[in-house]
Amino acid sequence: MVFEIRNKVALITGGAKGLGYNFAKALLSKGLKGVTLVDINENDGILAEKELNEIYGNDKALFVKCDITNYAEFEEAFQRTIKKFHQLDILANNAGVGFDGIWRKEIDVNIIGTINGFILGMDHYLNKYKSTNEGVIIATSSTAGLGGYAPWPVYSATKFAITGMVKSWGCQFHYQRTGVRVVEVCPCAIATDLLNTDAFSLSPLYEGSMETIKNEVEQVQKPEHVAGEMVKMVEDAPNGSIWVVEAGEPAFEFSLPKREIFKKE
Ligand SMILES: NC(=O)c1ccc[n+]([C@@H]2O[C@H](COP(=O)([O-])OP(=O)(O)OC[C@H]3O[C@@H](n4cnc5c(N)ncnc54)[C@H](O)[C@@H]3O)[C@@H](O)[C@H]2O)c1
Ligand SMILES: CCCCC[C@H](O)/C=C/[C@H]1C=CC(=O)[C@@H]1CCCCCCC(=O)O
Repeated sequence: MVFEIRNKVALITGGAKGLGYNFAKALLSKGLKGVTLVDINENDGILAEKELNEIYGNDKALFVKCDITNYAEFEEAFQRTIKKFHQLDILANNAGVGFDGIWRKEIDVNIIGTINGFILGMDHYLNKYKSTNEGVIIATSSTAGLGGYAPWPVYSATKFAITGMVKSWGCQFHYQRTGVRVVEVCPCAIATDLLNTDAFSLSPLYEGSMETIKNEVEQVQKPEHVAGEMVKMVEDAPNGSIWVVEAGEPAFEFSLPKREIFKKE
């Protein structure tokens, strides 16, 4: 059965701009009741809240300034969501940073921040405050989380970690105890500010590594496109499933093989 977006409430990390902001718009266009934009960037967050309330109607959007690596601060964002909207059905663990010139921060935000979101979402808020029998967590990884990536080994590792979270929290055991479905989106390059960084490489030794990937990342896609595909995943992607979105094309499902198939007879 398709999960109805209408009248649901979402919390989106990294919602002040880029993919998160576009995902908020895509959900609101489908009749979402309300959205909390959680972001460390106050200027863009306030602007985003104002813009969404102007387009979709007052009181649809709430911005909460928060660093997702801080569990207590992140929990406050959930509490403020419940206080304002009285329910929570969709969590997008979307905030992330790149690239490896800031690799310790990548680990903090992309791994610890995402784990905080899963614990708060699965075990404390979506399980209790979903308005129907099912809630959904969508986590933003990357195609760099499905295969090795020479230019940014640490970024890639943090995105592989998200795949581990989705495969684990996306097990039936957790669905049965919480009623929360878990899905992962793995986009290739998207035209957002993430790409405008001067923290590209871990060190000058990595110079030239971009040459190895030119073909794969040539077609930078629009955030609106990826956001639209994410809405479809929220509607009906199976629990624990992983979806690739690249080159502005429709999403396709990616599966990890069972290790038994590699066993020599
Ligand atoms: N842009 C791409 O090419 C691309 C490709 C694949 C995956 N992704 C992933 O998409 C997600 C969204 O990135 P984007 O491209 O929209 O980038 P973006 O920089 O436009 O947006 C990321 C948002 O996350 C917020 N953020 C960063 N650290 C935070 C923290 N500690 N707490 C709260 N918010 C924080 C930022 O302030 C920003 O608003 C990321 O997880 C990124 O890794 C991006
Ligand atoms: C000089 C050109 C620079 C281009 C940079 C490129 O746009 C970056 C894309 C990445 C940005 C964040 C990601 O997750 C994206 C990860 C893409 C991972 C691609 C890995 C290859 C693959 O898809 O298998």
